[in-house]
Amino acid sequence: MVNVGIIGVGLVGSELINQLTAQISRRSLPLPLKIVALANSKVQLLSNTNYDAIDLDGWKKRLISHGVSTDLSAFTTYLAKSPDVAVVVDNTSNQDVVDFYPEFIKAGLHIVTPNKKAFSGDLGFYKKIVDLAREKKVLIYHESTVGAGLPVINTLKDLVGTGDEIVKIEGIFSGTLSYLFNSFSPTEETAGDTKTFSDIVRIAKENGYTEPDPRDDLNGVDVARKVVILGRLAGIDLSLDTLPVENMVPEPLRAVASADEFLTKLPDCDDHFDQLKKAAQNNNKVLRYVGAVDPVNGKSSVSLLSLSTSHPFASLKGSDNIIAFTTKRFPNPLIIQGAGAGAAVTAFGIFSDLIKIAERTSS
Ligand SMILES: NC(=O)C1=CN([C@@H]2O[C@H](COP(=O)(O)OP(=O)(O)OC[C@H]3O[C@@H](n4cnc5c(N)ncnc54)[C@H](OP(=O)(O)O)[C@@H]3O)[C@@H](O)[C@H]2O)C=CC1
Ligand SMILES: N[C@@H](CC=O)C(=O)O
Repeated sequence: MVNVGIIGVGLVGSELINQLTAQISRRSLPLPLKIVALANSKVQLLSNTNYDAIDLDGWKKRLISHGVSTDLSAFTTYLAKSPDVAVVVDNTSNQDVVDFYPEFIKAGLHIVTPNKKAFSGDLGFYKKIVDLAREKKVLIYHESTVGAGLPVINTLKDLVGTGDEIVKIEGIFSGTLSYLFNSFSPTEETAGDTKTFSDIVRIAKENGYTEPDPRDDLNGVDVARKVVILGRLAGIDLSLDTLPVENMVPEPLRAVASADEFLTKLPDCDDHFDQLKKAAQNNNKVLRYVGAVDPVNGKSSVSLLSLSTSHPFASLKGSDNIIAFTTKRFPNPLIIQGAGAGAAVTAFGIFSDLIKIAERTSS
């Protein structure tokens, strides 16, 4: 049995609970998992001292009516006393929760998360949690940090772990920006499609592709985090401070106070993006936002490129990501492609990490 504590029950966290509940009610889980703790930024709900599963019917109301103030120390202590294997799932994008990872690990709690911050932030912190996890024999799985549920991290770990040499990892790593440019700058003009850049950003947010604050997509930081995560797994000490990243947020909107204000003002910049699109079109090209991990030449980067319409990255659909691993064993790249954002596929990645932990800790 694996006892699960979930921190963050927003878009992705709620979908994870839905997927878990559905599999539990179908009795289709490969190994038993149960949710014994839930938290959002304000309140948390811990089950009893028998670690019975929280009744997930109407959990949102119960979290509010029976929850007590969120206290990550109490959350950790509760899970650490569990007689079974215990896992913390961090479904936030919050740095304070990340700062708590060393405490989770010291308490013997495994971690599953789609939150990119621990793996792309301060390099010393990243190395500290990796070393601590090894020492404490704690598993940290974060498949959904790159490509949502696509098997990107697992594939890279397998390539590196079996001694392959990474020559380059290149791709479209953002579901939001894939959707945005596939719609705004298509390979063939869609007759009658007159959506503006700002309209498409709004739809991407409504579809659940964007970060909680969509500026983190448009300024390139979300893709930069993914490039840093993959680079570190490939053995290079990338850092957000030194990676060249093309920020697409127009200068006048960089200082606005809130995400809402940013979205309200974005239509003012539609002409700017129209000009970029037309300049590409005049050369028979399309705009695509591309990330590259380049261990050989030391030229990792994140940039908006004009690509020929025959380029494999030009013909993606919807919110698809494409990740191409060029390695010594795969000189013709090993390619992973599919939906790279949205609650359903992200929760799938988290859920499958949970199942892997259940399998790897079952005796
Ligand atoms: N959307 C996607 O396609 C993908 C998302 N991700 C990642 O998934 C994560 C979650 O995204 P999403 O569900 O959209 O985010 P939401 O903003 O919808 O939800 C975040 C949740 O975290 C809670 N939270 C925030 N701070 C704290 C805190 N200090 N302590 C406890 N709980 C806290 C929030 O609580 P409250 O409601 O009280 O504020 C909320 O429940 C992010 O890291 C994102 O980058 C990764 C891959 C794909
Ligand atoms: N905002 C991100 C979500 C997944 O990481 C994206 O659009 O890819």
